[in-house]
Amino acid sequence: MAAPSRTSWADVADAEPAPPAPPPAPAPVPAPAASNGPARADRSSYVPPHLRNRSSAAAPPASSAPPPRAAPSLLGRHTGGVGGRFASGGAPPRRWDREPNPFGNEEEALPEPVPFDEHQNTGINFDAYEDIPVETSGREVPPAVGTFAEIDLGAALNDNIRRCKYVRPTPVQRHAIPISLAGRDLMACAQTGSGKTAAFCFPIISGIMRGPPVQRPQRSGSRTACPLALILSPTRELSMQIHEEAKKFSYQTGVKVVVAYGGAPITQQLRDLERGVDILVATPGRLVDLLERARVSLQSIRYLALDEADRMLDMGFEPQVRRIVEQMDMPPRGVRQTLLFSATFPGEIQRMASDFLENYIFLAVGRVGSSTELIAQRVEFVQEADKRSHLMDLLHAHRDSADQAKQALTLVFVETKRGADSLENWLCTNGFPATSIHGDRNQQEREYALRSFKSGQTPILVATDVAARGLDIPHVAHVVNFDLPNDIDDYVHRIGRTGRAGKSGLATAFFNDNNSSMAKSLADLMTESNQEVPAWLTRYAARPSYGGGGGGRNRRGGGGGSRFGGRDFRKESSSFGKGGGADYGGSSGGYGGSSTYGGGGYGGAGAPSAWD
Ligand SMILES: Nc1ncnc2c1ncn2[C@@H]1O[C@H](COP(=O)(O)OP(=O)(O)OP(=O)(O)O)[C@@H](O)[C@H]1O
Repeated sequence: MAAPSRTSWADVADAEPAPPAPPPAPAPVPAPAASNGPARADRSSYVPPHLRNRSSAAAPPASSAPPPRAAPSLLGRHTGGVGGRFASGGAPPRRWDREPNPFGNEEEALPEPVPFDEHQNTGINFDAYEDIPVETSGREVPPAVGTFAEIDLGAALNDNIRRCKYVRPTPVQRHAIPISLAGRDLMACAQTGSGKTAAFCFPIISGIMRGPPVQRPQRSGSRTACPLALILSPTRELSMQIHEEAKKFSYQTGVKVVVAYGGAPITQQLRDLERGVDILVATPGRLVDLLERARVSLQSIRYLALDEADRMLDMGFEPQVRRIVEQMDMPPRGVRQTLLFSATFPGEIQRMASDFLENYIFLAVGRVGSSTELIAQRVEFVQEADKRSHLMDLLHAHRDSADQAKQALTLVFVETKRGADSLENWLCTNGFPATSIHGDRNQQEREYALRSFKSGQTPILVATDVAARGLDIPHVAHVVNFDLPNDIDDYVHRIGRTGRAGKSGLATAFFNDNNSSMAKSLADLMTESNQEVPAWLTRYAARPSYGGGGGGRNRRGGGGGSRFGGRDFRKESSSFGKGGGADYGGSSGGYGGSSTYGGGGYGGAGAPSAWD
């Protein structure tokens, strides 16, 4: 069956199929100015993006060997064309197929690139990031950039960055993009809402557009898809979101992005894979299924990105992720490029993650595991029995500031799925428009709930931790930790659903004796983030038995005096420095060195049921 396929270069103005027309004359495309690395396509093999995939006869010879890693020195002035050559696999596209425009109705002229203006509406408050401490460690760290123009990402990707109205890279992007473009493995830690998705997507898309010719295995009659990049994330909704973002960034670049996650019919995902895939965004469970059915092979993988990497290597996911990365056909570390991103990176998990990395750079933007100061954090002592009435008071108090009749978007975290259903019911019964998202709801219900919340139709969303990480929902005014989590890192991710992209937000936590093991880590985190710590919480935190050393799943562990300094675990371990430790530790900004991060305390988490 000839699956309909899409050209990725085609104009999008007209969705109606048009009769086939002769292809446009190839425009002369200058070779990239700084593309002199050995991994680049040579000129004789160069195919302009608009001619890619036209003929399978032009495909490079089959080979199962992964291509060499991207070469360093990809920085330079943008020259207006994209180099390299790739084939997405699947059926060759037909000219009249249209690539849907992920930017909605946009067909107006692209905004001209303009010098950054502090007063411009960039969607992100860069002042908020002015003094952010940055630490990099590892050998020969490529220098950071100040603007997108300093990075040679390619014309099509630059156009999409402008369409996204990203005027200036965020701090994590300024550092991570040049590191990734230089072909280096990366473990990056940056605060919630600080633009990590683009930080790993841009170099991957650019690398695929401009990398060496693709050598995908060609088994006759095979329906096995061989993506070049794999982005793993822990939840279905986050995978969908990354897919949406990556599609925007790769619009008209020729790079094809496909998503695969559980809970949705696999048939559509199989069809999408058959049409060709360069970047596969997936949750681990569904990917294992696809690998077992031999519908996906990882042998062509050049880029592996783990979003929420600490979660992906946590106990619930680690076996699956190890299976995918180490026991299937993925090229080994050192051959593929591996990028790990999260807002939190406990020392134990860093140590485990280093199995996947080769000669990597550690990047910390802001303090590792800390929350942004843009989020005002409040902790209130509320007994279990009083939580509902207290929540009601909060909801009354936080009506939409512009329109008092409207409820501001409020995300309420609870511990259990049953608790979520029950609170949702109670809120609705009491006249508050609420919905819920958790692991016992089917995928349709989950997606509907999220859409309804995002649109403001149901401005209160009751959620388990399934919504704690990564979700980028604009205008969440308030996060309420109705039940505090047992792990401070989970708290950091939960409150990070507000106060994103330079905007301010509010987070309120209900605390009582059941949360005493969190007292110290919570008080420390609030101090780190310049928040006022209530005296009663300080007293709780000072009690030796509540000092975080033995409490629950507090991975920061480390007992008394531990600070949340963002540290490369290699600096703490004795093996660090072997073969040239002096190269490590290129730190910029006022990053504290007094951390005792990492170490004990982590254990016994089990697989949380709310996750996919
Ligand atoms: N350079 C930029 N300029 C303006 N806005 C940006 C820029 N980069 C990213 N953003 C926006 O910032 C928001 C947050 O980005 P993103 O979701 O990637 O954050 P994150 O760091 O991955 O957060 P989390 O840790 O919660 O997953 C998004 O709405 C994104 O579109």
